[in-house]
Amino acid sequence: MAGHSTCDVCVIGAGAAGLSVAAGTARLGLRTVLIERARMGGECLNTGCVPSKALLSAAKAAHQRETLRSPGRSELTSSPIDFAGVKDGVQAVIDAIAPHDSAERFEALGVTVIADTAQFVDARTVRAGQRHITARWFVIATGSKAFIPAIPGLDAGKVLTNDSIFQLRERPDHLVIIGAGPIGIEMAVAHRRLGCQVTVIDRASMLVNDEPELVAMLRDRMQQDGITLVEGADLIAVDHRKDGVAVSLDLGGARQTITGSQVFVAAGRAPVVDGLGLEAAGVSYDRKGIAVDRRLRTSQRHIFALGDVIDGPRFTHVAGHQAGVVVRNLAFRLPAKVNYDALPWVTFSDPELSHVGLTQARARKEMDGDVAVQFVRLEKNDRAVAEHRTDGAIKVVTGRGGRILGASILAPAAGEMISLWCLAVQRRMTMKAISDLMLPYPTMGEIAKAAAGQHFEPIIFGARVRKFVRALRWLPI
Ligand SMILES: Cc1cc2nc3c(=O)[nH]c(=O)nc-3n(C[C@H](O)[C@H](O)[C@H](O)COP(=O)(O)OP(=O)(O)OC[C@H]3O[C@@H](n4cnc5c(N)ncnc54)[C@H](O)[C@@H]3O)c2cc1C
Ligand SMILES: NC(=O)c1ccc[n+]([C@@H]2O[C@H](COP(=O)([O-])OP(=O)(O)OC[C@H]3O[C@@H](n4cnc5c(N)ncnc54)[C@H](O)[C@@H]3O)[C@@H](O)[C@H]2O)c1
Repeated sequence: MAGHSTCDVCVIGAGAAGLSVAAGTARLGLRTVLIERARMGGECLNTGCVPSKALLSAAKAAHQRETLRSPGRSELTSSPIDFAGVKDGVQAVIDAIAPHDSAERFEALGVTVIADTAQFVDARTVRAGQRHITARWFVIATGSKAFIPAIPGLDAGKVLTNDSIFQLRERPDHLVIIGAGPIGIEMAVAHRRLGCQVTVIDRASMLVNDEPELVAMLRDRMQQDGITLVEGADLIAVDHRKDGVAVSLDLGGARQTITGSQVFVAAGRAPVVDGLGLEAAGVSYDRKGIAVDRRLRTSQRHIFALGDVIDGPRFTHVAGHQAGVVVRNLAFRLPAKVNYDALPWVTFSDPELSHVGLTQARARKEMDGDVAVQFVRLEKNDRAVAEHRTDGAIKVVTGRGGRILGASILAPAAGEMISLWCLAVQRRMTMKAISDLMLPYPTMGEIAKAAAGQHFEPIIFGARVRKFVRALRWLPI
């Protein structure tokens, strides 16, 4: 449709970030235009969180079916798996959630949705197909794409990324994964549990942002499950052959070749900025993303940017937090700012690994060493023992006065268990608040109380308190 339209807010990109902003501004009565060139819902719904979690759910179910026969066993599934059927199930999950992100739903909220590619013509105008849109404010939420390292043979067209892996109908014999970040680890666990051979290669070490002790426990678990992890390896080349791929590595000076059936690249993300006309709009960016301040304003104050297209933590819940900041800034003119102090994340491996707040290493730096740590293994938790799921632990980092600075959990449902600690970190609670809680028995969540108990043990059962209690014996009843 040709023509020119004017609105209050023009949002580019209908992923988690753009949708959240558009829903907020339209419901607040601002005339909102949303431009999306591909699928509504963006990465999270179509090629990210949703398909990956649906695939992991199928993979964990397949594994559980086997272990039910022999509790405590950890071998992988021996029954045949209908891989194409699993993929149909993944698509059914996407289809079930899609209406929530659909153009119809957003039109009903009062948003004008345009299915086209947006490009800035100047700082006040965006072109989408034949249409020109001028707006009071613009919001760039164009997301990210898989970063493909410049390695000979690692060509975007020949390797799998999150855009293509969920489309596979045939089970890969041997999936070679480049990158042991959350994407690589989740896909390694899912594919291994669906019966594939899996090798993960990383130039550094796996899940570098998480607590090393918990990562070490997860690494052991994955290796016991038969996943090969090659860390500290420099990729030299990828050779595509008729019968698969050969990946050459430099491992501490020694050359090694790993052969597999397919390569999946999960080596980080690159912002989607090409063709957006950012130069014409005067919006600054670099290879990490669009530059923004803490109010998410770009170098042009009336143009905001959020989500994966900016540098920073790249999660759907972060996009949601950022959307709230953008809406408060432009609709209410409040100087709201992003705050990542209580940022949580979860890697949905099996067991899951979750985290919020500061790690021990960061807390030591930021708190000048005034830090205590409680580490409790799941072996001490009755529910974990009853379910033969004792692989895991909690690690809580506290500062002065027992203030909770951060927590990490490795457990089957660590993603659910971290919520309590999100509240504790955000509300600046101390270990006393956790110790005062009554938590239901037997749950894995009770490990929180065990950590708090361990924190207070030296004080409560120390010599001074014992002496005091002994003295009290002589008081009349
Ligand atoms: C495999 C995988 C698993 C993940 N799992 C999780 C998870 O479990 N939990 C979690 O919190 N996060 C997860 N993430 C991260 C999460 O998916 C992203 O942080 C989130 O989707 C980013 O949202 P966004 O709106 O910024 O970008 P996107 O969802 O990428 O949306 C951007 C949209 O902009 C559109 N667009 C781009 N350029 C233009 C243009 N010029 N004109 C019009 N439209 C345009 C694109 O088509 C796209 O739809 C995962 C990511 C991957 C890859
Ligand atoms: N459960 C979740 O919340 C979830 C799941 C998946 C993705 N995500 C989001 O997506 C983002 C991207 O995930 P990711 O795993 O692709 O990126 P990442 O940046 O977290 O990890 C990439 C890994 O690839 C390695 N790497 C990079 N270049 C390499 C090379 N040339 N050779 C070998 N290894 C190389 C890095 O050392 C790193 O360990 C995450 O940071 C996260 O924000 C979240």
